[in-house]
Order: sequence, then structure tokens, then C-alpha cells
Amino acid sequence: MALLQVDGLEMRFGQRLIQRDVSFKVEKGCIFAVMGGSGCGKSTLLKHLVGLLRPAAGAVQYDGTDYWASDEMQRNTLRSRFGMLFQSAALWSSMTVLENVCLPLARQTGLDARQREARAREVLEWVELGDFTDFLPSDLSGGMKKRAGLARAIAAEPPLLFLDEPSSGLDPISSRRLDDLILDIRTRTGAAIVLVSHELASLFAIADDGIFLDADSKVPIAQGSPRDLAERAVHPTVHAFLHREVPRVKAPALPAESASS
Ligand SMILES: Nc1ncnc2c1ncn2[C@@H]1O[C@H](COP(=O)(O)OP(=O)(O)OP(=O)(O)O)[C@@H](O)[C@H]1O
Repeated sequence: MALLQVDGLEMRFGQRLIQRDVSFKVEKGCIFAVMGGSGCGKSTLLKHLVGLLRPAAGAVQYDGTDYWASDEMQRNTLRSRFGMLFQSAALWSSMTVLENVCLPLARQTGLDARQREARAREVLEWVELGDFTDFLPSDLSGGMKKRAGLARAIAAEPPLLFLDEPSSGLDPISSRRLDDLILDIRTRTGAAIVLVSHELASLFAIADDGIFLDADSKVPIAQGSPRDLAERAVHPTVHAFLHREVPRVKAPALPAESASS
């Protein structure tokens, strides 16, 4: 049974359709990419996957349990199995890095205070922030904030990790380090990771599978690993995105008089 299964998901804001007919599965240990141009609905999909938005139609299941068919207590249990890194890293500004990482451990595990601190320090070592545990988020660089956010997301070893553009705003070297870190986290924890990203190098390096959402037709237009799609996708939008090309558009016909002159 898939860790995450999405069937016929339809996403709307009021009457406005964002995407429909979204279906896919994510197995344990898979890194799954949500791809597509700006505004196609990638972040909105992630919010549906973590229970922040309710689908207009369709179902999201975790280990066979339908999220929206569950009662509030079951949903809380399901949510406790997710780790999330939002684009902004969303750290608590008045708490130190260590306190930020301890917080989900208090909510999601039965560890006592001493065990929580030991675990938080261990995870901060993984993301190379072991020397910055007492810093406030405002004293960290953008890349360090992302790594602190990642440490917080993985501290409780959730089986499912959702990352919204983890490498946005990072220089190429920091971005590459973050890719290595994500692969390392998958190896260490066995988590399935659902990732929204525009970074082609990162998508090719780490994603095993994925879905491509199209802003024009408002349906997914390709499924597979970014590497495979780059080689075989025939849809011009997918091809252009993965080869960093400007999509070919039909040239407008010239007015009859200028065409003849
Ligand atoms: N809370 C909201 N209310 C109404 N419309 C929204 C809301 N959030 C997002 N949208 C709209 O939904 C569409 C998809 O937005 P979303 O942020 O999911 O796109 P995206 O693919 O993640 O874009 P980007 O790559 O630029 O971050 C956009 O047209 C956006 O304006």
C-alpha cells in the first residue's frame, strides 16, 4: 500500500479551478517532485497534501486512510506523521534554533525534555548547524534558515516529508549541499519526500518520480522522474520546462498586405 495516494483530486479557490484530475502514489523512500510553471498550483497541491486545504473533489490517503473521511482525532494523528518545510522556513523568530527544533518533538513524540534536546542537537549536527544552536533565526543566513527549517521538519523522523522550494534563494553551492542533505535524510530515515522545486539541477539529481501540472489546461500533463521526462516527454510545455527553453508558439500570420510587400 502506498504511503501517500492521491485520487482524482480537484483544487479550487471558490469557483476558480486550479487543477483537476490529479492522481499519483508516493511509496516509502521515494523522492517525488511536483513540477510546473509559476502559478500552476504546486504550493496549493502541497497544502492539500498536508491537510491545510480541503479538496473540492477526490481523495488524499495516507497508508490507506482517507484524510478527509477521518474524524478530527484521526486527522491529528495523521498530521503528526508529516514534516513540513515551507518556502519561508517559518521558524519562530523569538526562539533559538535549538528551541525551534525541540518544538515539534514536544508535540509529536513522547520524549522528555532532556531527550528532546539531545535529539535536536543531533539533527542540527546533521544539517551542520551544531555551532548555531543558540542563534535566533534573524541571525542566520537564508541557507542556514532553510537547514534549520529542515532540521525541525525531520526531527521527529516523520515518514512523510513535504518540502516547498527548499533551495529557492540559495546560491548554487548551498543548493547542491541541500540536495545532498535531502538524499542523506532519505537514507537515514527512509522517509518519502514530496518536493516542489523549479531547480532543474536539483530535480534531476534527487527526484525518483514526479508529476507535472499545467497552468493552461489545469490538469497534470506528465508523470515520471524528471530525468525520464527530459528524455521522452513529448508535451511541448514539459519539454521546454525541463530543457530550459522558451516554449515554441505559433507565429501570428502576417496581415495580407505586409505579407505580399
Ligand atoms: N489563498 C488563495 N486564494 C485564492 N487564490 C489563490 C490562493 N493561493 C493561491 N491562489 C492562486 O492559485 C494559483 C496557484 O498558486 P500556487 O501558489 O499554488 O502556484 P505555484 O505553482 O506554487 O506557483 P509558484 O511556482 O509561482 O510558487 C495562483 O493563480 C494563485 O493566485
